[in-house]
Amino acid sequence: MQGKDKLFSQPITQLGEFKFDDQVAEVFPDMIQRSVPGYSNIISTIGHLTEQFHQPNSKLYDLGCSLGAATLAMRRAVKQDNVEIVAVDNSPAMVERCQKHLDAFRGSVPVAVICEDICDIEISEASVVVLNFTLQFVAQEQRLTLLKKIHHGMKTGGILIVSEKFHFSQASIQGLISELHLDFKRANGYSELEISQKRSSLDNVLVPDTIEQHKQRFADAGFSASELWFQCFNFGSLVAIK
Ligand SMILES: Nc1ncnc2c1ncn2[C@@H]1O[C@H](C[S@+](CC[C@H]([NH3+])C(=O)[O-])CC(=O)[O-])[C@@H](O)[C@H]1O
Ligand SMILES: O=C(O)C(=O)Cc1ccccc1
Repeated sequence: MQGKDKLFSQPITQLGEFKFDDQVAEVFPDMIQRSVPGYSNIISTIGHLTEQFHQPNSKLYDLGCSLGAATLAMRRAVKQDNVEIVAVDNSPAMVERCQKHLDAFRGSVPVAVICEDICDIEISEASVVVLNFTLQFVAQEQRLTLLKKIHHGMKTGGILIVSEKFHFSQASIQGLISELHLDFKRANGYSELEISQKRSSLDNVLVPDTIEQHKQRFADAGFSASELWFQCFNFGSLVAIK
C-alpha cells in the first residue's frame, strides 16, 4: 500500500514549506523509519509505558497521530476496563489513512480519530498522553499553553510521553550530533540532494527545543517529575508525571 520516500530525490525549483499532505502520508512509514533514529524502540516503549500507566475509566491521547503507529501500540497494551483512545491530527491525509489502518487491525478498545488542531481540542480524564514527534511542529509560543492544558486534563499519576528532535545550545555539540544524524540518513539511502532539500523545507516548520527547555516547560506546566528516558543523536523521548 505505502511506498518508498523519494519526495526530495529530484531537484525542486520552488521548494515550499514541508506539509503533511497526501504525498507525505503515502510514504510516511518509510520516511519516519529512515529519518528518525530509535523510532521503532520508542513506539514499542509507548506500549510498555501505556501498560504500566493506563488507569481504568480513563482516556489515552495520541496527539499528532499521523498513521496511528503509537495508537496501535497503546491499543494493544490496554488491560483495564472503560478505556477510550483519542487520536488527533490536523492533516486530513493522515487522519483518513489512520482510520483505515486502525480498521484493518480491529481491536476491542474504542478509538476516536479526530481531524483537529491539538491546540484546540479538549483534554479530560487522561491517564496517558503521547506527543510522539508532534510538539516540534507547534509554534514555540504555544507549547507551554498546550502542556498546561494537557496537565490540567490529566489524572493524578498519569504520564505524558514527549518524543522530539533536539537542539543543543553548544554549537560544537550541535554540529557533531547533527552530523551523526546526517550519517544515519545517508546510511539509510538518502542522497545529499534529498537531505538538503528536506532540511530547507523543514526550516521554521520543525523547530527543536533543547532537552533543558523541555524539562523546564514540564515543571512550568505543573508536572511533578520528568526525565529523558531515551536518546539517539538529536532525537529522543521524555516522560513527565502528574
Ligand atoms: N497543531 C497540530 N495539531 C494536530 N496535529 C499536528 C499539529 N502539528 C503537527 N501535527 C501532526 O503531527 C504529525 C507529526 S509526525 C508524528 C508521528 C506519529 N506521532 C507517530 O508516532 O508515527 C512526526 C514527524 O513527521 O516528524 C503530523 O502527522 C502532523 O500532521
Ligand atoms: O528527516 C529529518 O531530518 C527529520 O528531522 C525528521 C522528520 C521525519 C519525518 C518528517 C519530518 C521530519
